Amino acid sequence: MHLLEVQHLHVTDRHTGSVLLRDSSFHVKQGSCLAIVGESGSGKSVTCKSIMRLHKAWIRQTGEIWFKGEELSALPERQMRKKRGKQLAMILQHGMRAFDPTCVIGVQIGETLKEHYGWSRAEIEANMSLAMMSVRLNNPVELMNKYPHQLSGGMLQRVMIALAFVLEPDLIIADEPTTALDTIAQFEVVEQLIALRERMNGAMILVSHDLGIVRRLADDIIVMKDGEIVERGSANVIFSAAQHAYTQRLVEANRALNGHFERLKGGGLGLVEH
Ligand SMILES: Nc1ncnc2c1ncn2[C@@H]1O[C@H](COP(=O)(O)OP(=O)(O)OP(=O)(O)O)[C@@H](O)[C@H]1O
Repeated sequence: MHLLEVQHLHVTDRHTGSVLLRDSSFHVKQGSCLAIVGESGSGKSVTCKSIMRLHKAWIRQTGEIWFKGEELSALPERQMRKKRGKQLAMILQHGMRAFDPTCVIGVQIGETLKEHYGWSRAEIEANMSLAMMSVRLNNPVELMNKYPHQLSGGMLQRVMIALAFVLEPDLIIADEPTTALDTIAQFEVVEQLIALRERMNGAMILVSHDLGIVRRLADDIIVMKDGEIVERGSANVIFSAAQHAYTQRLVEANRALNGHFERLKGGGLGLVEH
């Protein structure tokens, strides 16, 4: 039995009748990382939201989502809420949107940890401080007293990763966790995601446009186009011998982009200084 088994997931917009996801089936093995790649609008985020059951009221999803032997679609919302955070955690593209702007970080984290562990304030502070230090957020107590807008995007991502360290979910869904960050922050967040996986031995679904990051983290890959999975396989096979023309183009475009950056770094493009 796999940790997560998605069967015939089909998602439609009730307002327009349009199909956002067409008969999607895939699984995530215990302890592994599945990357979902594909062009903008191909259905990657819709897939993640379906697993978390976080769609807006007008979005309809059908199919089965088995998680640790339990069918999530059949669970009452109250039980599903208990699973979010503790067993299924999401790290979003924009850290800012994950936090309530009117509330300091520490209070929000405290509420989550209290709900799942029933910890006292001192226990929350001690555990969270350790986790924040391990993702190189120094002065954790000071940071927990700040509002989300007082931290950078990279710092907020690392707060979410630190929270995942503490909650130790069985599955982390990281939806474009580095897209909104500058290069240095991207590098740091990827390093911390790798550390998180090693430490918790849990599984991860990674959505990313950046095939460099996918190559570093993923064991398996699914490739999406227009709401459908068009290719799937181990990361090694996808990167070395993609079958679908779309995947070949994606890998090739990424290779070309990397080559371009390498030449820029080496001055090979003959940039002229003025
Ligand atoms: N709440 C919603 N209501 C209606 N349509 C939606 C909603 N969310 C997403 N869609 C549509 O579903 C399709 C898939 O969107 P999705 O956000 O999953 O794409 P994506 O692959 O994650 O793209 P990106 O890489 O740009 O994040 C798009 O056509 C999008 O417009």
